Amino acid sequence: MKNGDAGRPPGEDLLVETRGLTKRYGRRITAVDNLDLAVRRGEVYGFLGPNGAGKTTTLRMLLGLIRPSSGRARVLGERPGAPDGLARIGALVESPAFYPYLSGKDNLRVMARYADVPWWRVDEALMEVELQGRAKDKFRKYSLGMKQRLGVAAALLKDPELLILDEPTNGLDPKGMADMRALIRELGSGERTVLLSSHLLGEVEQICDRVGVVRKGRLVAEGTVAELRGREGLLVRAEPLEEASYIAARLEGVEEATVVDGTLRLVADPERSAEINAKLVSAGIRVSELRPAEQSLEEVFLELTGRETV
Ligand SMILES: Nc1ncnc2c1ncn2[C@@H]1O[C@H](COP(=O)(O)OP(=O)(O)OP(=O)(O)O)[C@@H](O)[C@H]1O
Repeated sequence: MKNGDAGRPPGEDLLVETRGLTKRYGRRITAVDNLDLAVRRGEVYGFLGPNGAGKTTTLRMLLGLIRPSSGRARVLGERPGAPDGLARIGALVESPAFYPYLSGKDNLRVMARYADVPWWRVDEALMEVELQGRAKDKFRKYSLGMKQRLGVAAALLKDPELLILDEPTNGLDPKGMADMRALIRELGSGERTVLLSSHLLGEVEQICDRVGVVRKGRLVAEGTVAELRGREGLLVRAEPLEEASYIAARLEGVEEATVVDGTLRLVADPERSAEINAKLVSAGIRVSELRPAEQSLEEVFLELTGRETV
């Protein structure tokens, strides 16, 4: 690779890049299998997969906590675990050990001192996770959601370019989950890049710009939520169905017409629905329903992950 002109090392617009990343445990377990991952600067990337798919193992490799069996990874242009890279990454992969009898703020002060972070970052990080009002309460009095937010604040102390969060809503109640989702959206809205893992589709669907779906250690799909959902379409209930299909297939703007389960599925721009309806009706077809039909991300996910439990 050649050096870039912008003063940044090459490849810096891909904050995370892996090639053939693999982690085996013994002969029988391949936790991560030939993974090619690319996380772009400024995006919120959702690493989505069922339990045991290899998400945590991947994140641990990216942080240099474990070594890959083969393949390579660059994080912020550095090899995983390199001090220069780590100084620009904040991570919440294992729950950090907080002192139960210290306040949230004092816990962060201790960490800031260890990490050689200026003291004023403690207040900023507390504000970012909206814990400033409870900063002086002892950690043990915090709800699970607050504890998790303090973990995020700890990851933010270095004001990192890249924030890596492993299942950040795990174990939280619905309100705690919603708060955490809102927080992640906020954290990822500016320059900062966020890589988060999740086994919950709804979660990545709501927060992420792009999603990588992992199954049994392999990346089975990658793209925006809209791309993963696939092409836009229309669902039509009409009589007689075969005739409707024949006519629809010949209409301008209809790419494909298929009869599925007693309905007609059209690959077409939903904005043309009124026009398609009018043409079918004028051809003598009785149309009882015509609406946009999107494959839900859940259907896509179940297809990709082989209908394992999520
Ligand atoms: N240290 C280890 N020794 C042996 N097998 C391991 C080890 N760590 C992980 N595995 C196995 O590797 C696979 C992937 O695990 P990993 O924890 O990365 O998955 P995950 O997608 O993060 O799932 P979860 O959300 O349940 O943590 C699993 O089958 C797991 O049992």
